[in-house]
Amino acid sequence: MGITYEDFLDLDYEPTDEDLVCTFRIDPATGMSTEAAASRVASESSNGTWAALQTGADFTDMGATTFDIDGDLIRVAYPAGLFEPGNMPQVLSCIAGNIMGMKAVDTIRLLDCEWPESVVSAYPGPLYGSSVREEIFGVTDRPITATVPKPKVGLSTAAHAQVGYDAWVGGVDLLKDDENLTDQAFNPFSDRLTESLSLRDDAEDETGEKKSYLINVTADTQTMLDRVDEVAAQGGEYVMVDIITAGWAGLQTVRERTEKHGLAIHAHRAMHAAFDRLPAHGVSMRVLAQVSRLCGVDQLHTGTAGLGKLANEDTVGINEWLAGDLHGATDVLPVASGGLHPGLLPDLLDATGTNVCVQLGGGIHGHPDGTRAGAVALRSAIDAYVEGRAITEAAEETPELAVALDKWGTETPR
Ligand SMILES: O=C(COP(=O)(O)O)[C@H](O)[C@H](O)COP(=O)(O)O
Ligand SMILES: [Mg+2]
Repeated sequence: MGITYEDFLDLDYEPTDEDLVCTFRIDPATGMSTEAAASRVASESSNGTWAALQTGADFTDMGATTFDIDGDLIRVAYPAGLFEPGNMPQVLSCIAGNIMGMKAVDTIRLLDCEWPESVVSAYPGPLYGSSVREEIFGVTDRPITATVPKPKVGLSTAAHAQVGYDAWVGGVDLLKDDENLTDQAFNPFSDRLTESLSLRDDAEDETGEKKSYLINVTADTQTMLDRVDEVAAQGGEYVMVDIITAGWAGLQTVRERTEKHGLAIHAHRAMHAAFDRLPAHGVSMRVLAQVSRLCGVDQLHTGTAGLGKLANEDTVGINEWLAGDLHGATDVLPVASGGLHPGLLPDLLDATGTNVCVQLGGGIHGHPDGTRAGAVALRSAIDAYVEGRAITEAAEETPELAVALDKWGTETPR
């Protein structure tokens, strides 16, 4: 018995319910047919290599099969037994591993995955998903809101917490750390946690509303676990993880620990664009979102449907996937963020619906009258949208919103 890469192409194969099916777009190398490149994709991502191999009796065939070729799109079926249950790094070392650099293709993009129950059931999925709105904030009819203090880093602990307080009392639900704020000398993690939660309590007393804090625990895995424990001990409800830079292994370990404490996970996706920005190559945000859901994040940045400051791909399609059925797994609350301001909200919420978290940094703190006024403007725009009123109408009663609309209009920033 032996295997060569040709064994990995079978256009008559029909995937079973147990197979993980991946869709790739490929651009074969010069002189390489699509069929030859497609069979090499299935080979290298499962159990093959460039050379023909001899196999003996002590061998379980875990080979993948390219079973469909449609122009530059190929579909590959992977047997569930190829995958260690619950080990996301191992899954990605197959379906997004060596093949990303193989010379048989000039470019290759993992576009989408169909996850079988046998694979999904080994992952925890989110603890809360979009039910954070109701479970943490008691809100059912409107998007929840978050704000990230700007400048991103450099504010002292007291100044950072004060920005949170101003935003909370202005009507925002969540203070959020920026992706590159963790435990620096100008604003140490433990001090920030304590001072922010203290002001959160004050803001709750003042407003009568539930408020919370997305503190960034991103670090080496052991430090993340220590920080998760600290957040729980201090009475937080969430931790934030930079899931791409921290890595899937770290996220999976954090997810086990947050389960013990009943904490929710806010997933920031900084560095995702290294995988998904160039359309011909890499791993799509859709797949990164799928992996995030399996690993168990409750909230995930998925872009602004093209309205904000950052390049986006298919926010609406990804959000629909995050809300859709996945063998009973909990959904994920999408977070729209990046260059948003109140004037963009109606178009944003028309595109995404209201089961989202809306995050504004510059769109609150850049308000001419400061953070609290910016927060009032955001909340007024959100409430108006939910009530079915035009934000221009709400601006007649809420001068803070009128000032924001006057400053930014409905323009997309760059
Ligand atoms: O700090 C911000 C937004 O700040 P601002 O509101 O001032 O633009 C977030 O890091 C980006 O939204 C990340 O991008 P994405 O959400 O696309 O992952
Ligand atoms: Mg940021």
